[in-house]
Amino acid sequence: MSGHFTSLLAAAAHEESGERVPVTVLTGFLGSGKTTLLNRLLKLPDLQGTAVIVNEFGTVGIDQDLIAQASDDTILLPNGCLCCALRGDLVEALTRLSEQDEIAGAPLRQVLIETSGLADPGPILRTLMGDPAVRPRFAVAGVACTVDAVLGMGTLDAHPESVQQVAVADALLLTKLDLLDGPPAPALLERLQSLNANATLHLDRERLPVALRDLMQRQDALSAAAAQADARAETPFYRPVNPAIPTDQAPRHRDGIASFVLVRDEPLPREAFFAWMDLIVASRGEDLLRVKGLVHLAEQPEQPLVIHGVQHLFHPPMSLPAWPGTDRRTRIVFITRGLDAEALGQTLDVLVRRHMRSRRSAP
Ligand SMILES: Nc1nc2c(ncn2[C@@H]2O[C@H](COP(=O)(O)OP(=O)(O)OP(=O)(O)O)[C@@H](O)[C@H]2O)c(=O)[nH]1
Repeated sequence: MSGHFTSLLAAAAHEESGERVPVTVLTGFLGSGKTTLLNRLLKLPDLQGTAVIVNEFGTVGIDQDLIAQASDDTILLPNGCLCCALRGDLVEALTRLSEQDEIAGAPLRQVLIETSGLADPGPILRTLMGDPAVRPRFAVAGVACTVDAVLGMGTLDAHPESVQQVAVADALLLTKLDLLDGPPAPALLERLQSLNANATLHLDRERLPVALRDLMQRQDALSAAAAQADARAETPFYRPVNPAIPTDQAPRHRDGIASFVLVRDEPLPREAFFAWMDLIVASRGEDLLRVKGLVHLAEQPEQPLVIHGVQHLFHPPMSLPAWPGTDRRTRIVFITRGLDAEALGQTLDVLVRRHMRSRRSAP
């Protein structure tokens, strides 16, 4: 066996198996209300042990001054956006945090990264999942994205970064609803749904900070990914995540981004599954905006494998000690650009059948 996915598994065996600190990424286009939300979040109770890393685009760090409760535990990364110029600094900041291991006297419990409004969060997620200094200590808890209820549609039209931000989010937090006379425009809600039907949409302004805190405090990022797959997949085979839309019309936006869940009833042979993952990561890694799910491997029927990846990079696959519920099917959520869901599933089936045949014909 070879390939990125397979080698990750080998690496995982050597990495610390200790608890990893959940990291939540707060993204959203310029001016969409990230800092405002962060300020409101920091007023909530039950955030001891939270480190906040703020990044902004520009030469002078202003956001830190705007964050009312900024302290030594807030690490500002000025001079450019986290996803490109400052990628090294993110690693440095996280390494420092992990060495420090406590925040104002409380053990380090969680990290929130507020990205620059211009950042594509993909590279940040890849750093979190792929950097050897970061990966053993931190795990992605989730991605929250603020969307301006007034300007959101125009922003999505004009700025591909904003499309990426929405596409990879677990939670979409609609801001500035108070500036509207009525409810948010159905066209905006449909666009968000078509870009990312997986994400939870939060429309209650009062509850946005709590929604963000809930995302940050999901106990285990990986089982949260699994739970999401769990909630979305109800039918055998695969289906688009929006059940109202027939399978052959999986939500596919003009941006080419689609999300769907691949479901398999039968346990998958490890070798065939890994070969399939290696194949799609190698051939279409660029287009895998996010992949997360639970896999029922034939060789370990009681311990589901959790997979969680962004483009070419995956968290080292981890096995849960037991199934989180009664549903033991393989369920994988894909958020992709231009990937054919059916072809993806068929490729897996071909590899499984080939594996079965070779097992039968083995002496
Ligand atoms: N009325 C209203 N104004 C808001 C809301 N959220 C943010 N704002 C305002 O929108 C402007 C931008 O908000 P910020 O929180 O700075 O946005 P940001 O996403 O952090 O912006 P960048 O750091 O530039 O990416 C500020 O003037 C806020 O006061 C909201 O829910 N309602």
